[in-house]
Parts: sequence; structure tokens; C-alpha cells
Amino acid sequence: MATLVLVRHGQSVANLANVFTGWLDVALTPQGEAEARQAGAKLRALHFDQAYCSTLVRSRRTLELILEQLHQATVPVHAAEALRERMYGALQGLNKAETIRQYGLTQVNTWRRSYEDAPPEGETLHHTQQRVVAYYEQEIAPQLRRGRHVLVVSHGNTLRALRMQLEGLSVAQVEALEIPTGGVRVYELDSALAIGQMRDL
Ligand SMILES: O=C(O)[C@@H](CO)OP(=O)(O)O
Repeated sequence: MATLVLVRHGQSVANLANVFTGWLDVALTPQGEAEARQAGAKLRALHFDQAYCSTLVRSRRTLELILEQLHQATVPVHAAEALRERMYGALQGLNKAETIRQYGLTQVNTWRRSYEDAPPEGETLHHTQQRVVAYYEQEIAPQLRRGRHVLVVSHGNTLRALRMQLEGLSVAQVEALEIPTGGVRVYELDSALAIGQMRDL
């Protein structure tokens, strides 16, 4: 049985300030660092063969803190551009509440959660999914087929997109899916990558 663990990075300074982040490279807050350590504490029973994160510092630092907590600092790590957050275009850096005041809740919810509608100059979730799933198929799935234990630390929208693919979620289900900062999801997979068990920790 292979194990795949998906973790969203801990709270960032932009999350705390309620700012659209996307590809902005922002640090974790002290609470975000604590969430990363808590995620590590929940994973103590597991020994990882391979770990992946995005090239953004909030994801890299979360992974570093998890591995430190697990005393598994020597696990090989790949930081991948493909695992970056959805590119939020013209919304990046804007305050979410202010954007709602300006454009209305319905429009902002559509930009944030719709599968096919892109934020201005940004990526749709569908496009984010194409790059994330291509990376998963190329790099991560072969490890899992060999029965490895793999940790992936990424972002809210990239993980929504990946979970849609892994769990066969509908468009309506992925549009309603919210993943908390520091959220941990564990899958047990057979050699054909069929899901035996999945749970949130
Ligand atoms: O700002 C972002 O990049 C994301 C995740 O923090 O926000 P949202 O939840 O609005 O997609």
C-alpha cells in the first residue's frame, strides 16, 4: 500500500491580511508555523520516501517544519513550479473584503471558486488543474505505483484541483470544497492507484 499525504501550507501573512495571494511569495505567520508543526505532529506514524512542495516560500517552509517535527529532515524534497498556487492575475495583492465591496460577493465568489471562470488576467481552476495533474502523473504517481510514501505540501486551489482528479469530484463539489491552512488529507492507494482509504487528520 502506498500513502499519499496532501497538506496545505500554514497561514501566510497574506491569508492573515485577507489578501489575494496567488503567485505572490509571502512568508508564514507565527500561527502558520505552528499549523505546520501541528501537521507534522499528526503524521508521526509515517515515514516518507519523497516529499514535494511548490517553489513558493510558504509551501517550502511548511514542508521544512513538518519534516523537522518528524525528525525526517533527510527525506528527498522536490520544489516544483507546477505546484504553485493558482495565478490570481489582477486580484493578487488586493484585499478580499475590499474587492467584494467593489465588485459584489457573487462576482468575487465566482473568481475565487468557479472551475471555468478566470479572475482577470489569472488562471481558471481548470487550467491550474491541468498543470498540477500533469505533474502528479509524471512525477508523483510513479512513486506511488512503487508503494512509496509521499508527502505533498501545496496550496488551497492547487489541492482543490488535485483532489477533484483523485477523488472524482464533480464541478459542483470542487466549487464547494474549502481546505483549511495546515489541513492534512491522507490516502492509502493500491499499486493501480485505487483509493483504499482517505481521511482528514
Ligand atoms: O489568495 C489565494 O491565493 C487563495 C488561497 O489563499 O485564496 P482563495 O481562498 O480566495 O482562493
